[in-house]
Amino acid sequence: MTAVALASASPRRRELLAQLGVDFVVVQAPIDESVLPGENAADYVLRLAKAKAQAGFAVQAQPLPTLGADTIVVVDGEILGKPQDEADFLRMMQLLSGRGHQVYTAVALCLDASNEPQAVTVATDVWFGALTPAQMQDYWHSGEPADKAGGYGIQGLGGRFIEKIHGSYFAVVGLPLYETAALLATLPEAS
Ligand SMILES: Cc1cn([C@H]2C[C@H](O)[C@@H](COP(=O)(O)OP(=O)(O)OP(=O)(O)O)O2)c(=O)[nH]c1=O
Repeated sequence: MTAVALASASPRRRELLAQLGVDFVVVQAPIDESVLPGENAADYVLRLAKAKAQAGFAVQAQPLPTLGADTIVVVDGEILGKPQDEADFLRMMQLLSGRGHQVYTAVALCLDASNEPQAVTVATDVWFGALTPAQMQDYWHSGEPADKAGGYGIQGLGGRFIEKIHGSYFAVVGLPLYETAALLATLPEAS
């Protein structure tokens, strides 16, 4: 299979892409992750995945087809990114406790600098059980929530809070495998 680049600092995305058996290199090209005025969650996550793929493509001297992805938690239309501090995390947990929310992950593939990357967004429904204040505090102090959208990791200690999901587990962790494989399947075979 053709080698690709993954524009990501996320160890989870690396592990997930490795699960596809793809030959890849990792490139890093940070982008501005601010939400634009009036931008909704679906537009935001798609724009960021494309921007990451384009930025990662642009930093390579001899660019490979480049993947970028973005994950957000959405509750009542509000976008929850990574918690800024403990207070922000506790606010997120109170919003998520005892109910359902959505996780949106978009993945984009940039093939050249002049065309818009191909991209797809995957929405997954996730239901949390009711959390006690002590559970929230303990979870924050584990260190796990800080670098995760919505302040939790389904694949880690946060898994205990999740009653059920409807959709792609892999998308919640950060890269929808089925959709990513479909994007990569559009690449011509290396000669
Ligand atoms: C909801 C959830 C998110 N996450 C992670 C996936 C993403 O790494 C992170 C959301 O932040 P992102 O901004 O999507 O990604 P990132 O900054 O970690 O990495 P990149 O360099 O690719 O931009 O939250 C989990 O690991 N498990 C979960 O259950």
